[in-house]
Amino acid sequence: MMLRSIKSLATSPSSHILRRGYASEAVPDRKVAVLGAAGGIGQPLALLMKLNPLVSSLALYDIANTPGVAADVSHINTRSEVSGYSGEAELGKALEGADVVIIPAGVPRKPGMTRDDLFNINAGIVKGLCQAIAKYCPHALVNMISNPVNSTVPIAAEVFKKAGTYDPKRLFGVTTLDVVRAKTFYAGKAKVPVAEVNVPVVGGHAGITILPLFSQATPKANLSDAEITALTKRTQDGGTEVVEAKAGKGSATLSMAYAGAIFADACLKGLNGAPDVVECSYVQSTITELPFFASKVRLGKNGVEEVLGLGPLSDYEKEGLEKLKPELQSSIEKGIKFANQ
Ligand SMILES: NC(=O)c1ccc[n+]([C@@H]2O[C@H](COP(=O)([O-])OP(=O)(O)OC[C@H]3O[C@@H](n4cnc5c(N)ncnc54)[C@H](O)[C@@H]3O)[C@@H](O)[C@H]2O)c1
Ligand SMILES: O=C(O)C[C@H](O)C(=O)O
Repeated sequence: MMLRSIKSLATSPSSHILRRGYASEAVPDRKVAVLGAAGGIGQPLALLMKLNPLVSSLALYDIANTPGVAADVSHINTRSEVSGYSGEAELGKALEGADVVIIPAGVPRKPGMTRDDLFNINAGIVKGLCQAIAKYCPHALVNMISNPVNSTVPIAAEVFKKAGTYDPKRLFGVTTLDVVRAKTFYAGKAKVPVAEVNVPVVGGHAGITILPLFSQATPKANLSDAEITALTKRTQDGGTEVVEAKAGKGSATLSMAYAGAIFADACLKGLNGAPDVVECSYVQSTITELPFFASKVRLGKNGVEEVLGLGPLSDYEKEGLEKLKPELQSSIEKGIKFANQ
């Protein structure tokens, strides 16, 4: 049963907070589905996607508590029509016709846990959701937020392969929060305006597999080796910093919702044919020997248009790259093995 479907009054895109200089005369209809929409990330992400003028239909799905979230968000006077779906019986309806599916479903960390400690619960959740995506919206771009991302993306790929729907151009691990953190921490240390900062973050999304490339950061700054090491470590431990500060009440939700909204917006812009849409993401890749790897990706009408190379690395980054490979490889293998059990 559809719980809520309210047509909202469209507001001028010019007032939109996520609009970033992309001129869109005729904005096509786009459906975005959020799976896990009643959760800590899901709720603020639903809000931010409701504010995005590129979205015409916003489907909010969770196993419970979606009616309240959908009713609440639906009153916002922006373009998209909001529908709430609760429980597995309604998952198909939530997904039908979706252009982009964002998945923040699953349990978050508590202090002392690694992201891999979430595998036993979240792997099954992600597998089930991806089976439904293969059935109801096989051509959607999938934005995987659920941890451990290093394994959940390979799980999704295997599920889609089994269903005969796998298109590597359409599956993304969302690593945008690592980039958001790297930009913030770099701006603070380098004393440059944060809005102007760019820093690629490559590898994966857990501990040392997160590799910020501060040697490529702009605007350039003369930071010492010790400062670069500290910035790298803080970016790698950014998630843990939040988990510890929340002291048992979960992990990053608000900054993740922001990051998820940035990445989904980039996917929508790519689908709509906007030029030069580049974000870092964990995707199927051949830029290293690992089958999945995060790097800069050019987004287009079919999803991944081009996986961009790593560019020149400092010796410190080269060392970090070699160090991360065994852990990332084993997380990928763990995901593949689980999906094929
Ligand atoms: N990729 C990243 O950078 C990043 C950042 C932060 C958090 N995360 C991950 O995102 C996930 C969610 O975090 P959170 O803080 O929102 O957790 P949360 O517990 O607040 O919310 C999770 C939501 O998922 C829902 N859910 C559980 N099983 C589901 C299913 N089968 N179908 C649909 N919904 C289901 C729950 O009902 C809940 O509402 C965690 O795995 C966390 O580790 C990833
Ligand atoms: O740290 C976590 O467990 C959540 C997320 O992956 C993050 O980077 O904040």
